[in-house]
Amino acid sequence: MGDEDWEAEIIKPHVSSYVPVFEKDRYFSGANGDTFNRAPTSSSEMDDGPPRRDHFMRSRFASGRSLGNRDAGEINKRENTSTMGVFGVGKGFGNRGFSNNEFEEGDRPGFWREANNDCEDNQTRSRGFSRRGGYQDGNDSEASGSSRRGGRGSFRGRGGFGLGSPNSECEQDEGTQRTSGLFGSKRPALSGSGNGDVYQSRGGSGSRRGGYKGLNEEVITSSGKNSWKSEAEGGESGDIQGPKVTYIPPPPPEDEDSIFAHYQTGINFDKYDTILVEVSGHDAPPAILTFEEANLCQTLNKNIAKAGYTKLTPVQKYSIPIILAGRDLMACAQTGSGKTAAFLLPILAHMMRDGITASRFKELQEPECIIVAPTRELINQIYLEARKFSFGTCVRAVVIYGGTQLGHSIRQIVQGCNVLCATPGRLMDIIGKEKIGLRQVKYLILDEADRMLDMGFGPEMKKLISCPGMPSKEQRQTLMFSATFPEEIQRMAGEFLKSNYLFVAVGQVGGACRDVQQTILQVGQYSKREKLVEILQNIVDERTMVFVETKKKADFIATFLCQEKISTTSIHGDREQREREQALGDFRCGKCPVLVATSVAARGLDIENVQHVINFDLPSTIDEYVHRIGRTGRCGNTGRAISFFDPDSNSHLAQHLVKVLTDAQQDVPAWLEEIAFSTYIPGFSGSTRGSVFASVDTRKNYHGKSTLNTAGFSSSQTPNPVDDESWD
Ligand SMILES: Nc1ncnc2c1ncn2[C@@H]1O[C@H](COP(=O)(O)OP(=O)(O)OP(=O)(O)O)[C@@H](O)[C@H]1O
Repeated sequence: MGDEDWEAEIIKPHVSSYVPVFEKDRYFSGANGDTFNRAPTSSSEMDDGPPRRDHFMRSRFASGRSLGNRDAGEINKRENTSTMGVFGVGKGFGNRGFSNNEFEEGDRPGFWREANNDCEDNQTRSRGFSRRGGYQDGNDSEASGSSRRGGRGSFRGRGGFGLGSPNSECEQDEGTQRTSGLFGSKRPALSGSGNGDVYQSRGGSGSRRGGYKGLNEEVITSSGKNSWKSEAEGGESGDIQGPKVTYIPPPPPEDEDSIFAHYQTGINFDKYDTILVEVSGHDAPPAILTFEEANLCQTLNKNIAKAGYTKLTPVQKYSIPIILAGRDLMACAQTGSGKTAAFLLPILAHMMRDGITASRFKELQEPECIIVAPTRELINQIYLEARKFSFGTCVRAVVIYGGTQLGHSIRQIVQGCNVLCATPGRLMDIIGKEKIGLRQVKYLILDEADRMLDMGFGPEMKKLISCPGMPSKEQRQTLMFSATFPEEIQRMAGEFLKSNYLFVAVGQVGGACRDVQQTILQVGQYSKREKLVEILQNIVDERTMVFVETKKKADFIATFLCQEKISTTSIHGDREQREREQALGDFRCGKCPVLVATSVAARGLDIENVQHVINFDLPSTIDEYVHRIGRTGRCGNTGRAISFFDPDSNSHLAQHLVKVLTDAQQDVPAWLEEIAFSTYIPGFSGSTRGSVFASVDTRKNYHGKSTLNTAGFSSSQTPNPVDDESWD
């Protein structure tokens, strides 16, 4: 297939693909290169037919020759009448694996020029027809308990779903279509697919999906354009068009052991003390050295101890007293260094001290705290942390995010809501439905704040702060956290923060975590897969995240690795929420030690024991690189990141990489330096988007003193008052 074909492919109705859990011994035991082919369904099938059951059905796994495009299409037609998905199994695709021309590897170079416009932030599909109906085992969480491993990684996402019980997500009371859950698990069905199967993933062009907005949470309109429509404006809520999303995420485990499960800090945890910290702004309160100094209430202290925290990380030492003092804060600290607790603990302390108002079953809930984050999995993780630290208190945390049934979100909220953790789209929907009032909001937290304020989510955030009832910035406390803070984003943040906000920089702003050993390999486009397999075969079962640039490629590479007998799953924005959570669960519990991901998984996810990150494709910005490699080497543990650098497409990153590597005291390959030199841009400051590596607060006059955070004394107090006028 040539380039033109790829273009055509991109604007075709979306054909989603699904990468299941592949367990090598179960699915690859045979010879002959048999394939498992899930045939596509046409968009008309979706539009015209009754709700589609997009299940893997054991009974459909006819053994035999695999389906070519034509065969698949024919079966599809037949299936249209019965509204079932089709799964042919048999020989035929061998290593080529993908039919329907979409993933056809071919010998032609065209393949690897997969258009970037299928990446997370460039949606072209109609949300209406792209939403995959049915196919939900939804509330199978109870079954999941047994499949979860002990320890933190096992439950911090919603891992280990049970398979296939019909579930309540199809509740009729919400007026939702009953679209799924009737045919049991799709996954076990795979084991019946015969030997040596290669799974071919086709979601069908009519696949319906949950709303998804912005870079990682995009909403797709029927006009095929990106849209910032809220879900209420025709999205998931189904007010205007499209079927409703019916997925109800399983509740997280309630037992104390699960709530407080955690992984161990690593050998480099104490080295955090040697990182330079800079605080800028006026009258910063002194840092604290111990949890005791924070003077938190007894229950919080108990929860901190149960969570296994004995020592503060630098960002916590500085941020906690600042937040306790009621100051606005922008904090930048390396990935995996405890930013979540840095904001949760003092806010919960405030709420405990001041008392809370939410009462159960009030129609309109008025949370005191709103936390927003860019991805569903991340906000869920933050929620679990909030639930952990507020355990045994009267503070109730609630999480709501896209891709799940709106009615479910509302039900969670009306039961009482003090801390609302939300993705922006769902938050705006719920506000639009008047289930959430903003009058009581005292704390607004933007995690991954640079992402929340960039072109993707920025408009939504602006809408949020100008919503009726939302206290002005003078009346609320606003906190922003991230590992990266480009200068232009810092400037924009001024709109959200009081002018006297404090800025905490732990280490180099935008710098990579030093506990991650970074290796950059020069690998051409066409050698990447071979190299990937070589690496993965060497590291055997160590948990590895493989980042690729597009959703299609995520499925392609995941399927390819499965063919190579490497148990792999995938996460990206074209997968249904249930699939995403299952993928994450399978990865967390080690069932699938390899997770192929787009940038949807680049930020914030805290997964135990991720030893490797492989950038199969480098991201387009250095910030994204820093976040991606930060999925390993967390909390003092060490990790490795290997990145494939293709000089043909990545040269623009060479300078940035040299800087990141140097700052993190990593070896810089000579060839990379040469490329960086040959592409040298005068005035380079480290960013594709302007100057990323703001070593200080961008407010020019707020240069602070750097301090080693071990001393625990307050760092820079700006000696001279400055004019803040540019911030008002
Ligand atoms: N003081 C502490 N002692 C022990 N463990 C901690 C401490 N603070 C945080 N952790 C743990 O460290 C891990 C990383 O924390 P967290 O996810 O908050 O990092 P982060 O800085 O937000 O990372 P990212 O930039 O990737 O979002 C978590 O498992 C968390 O529970």
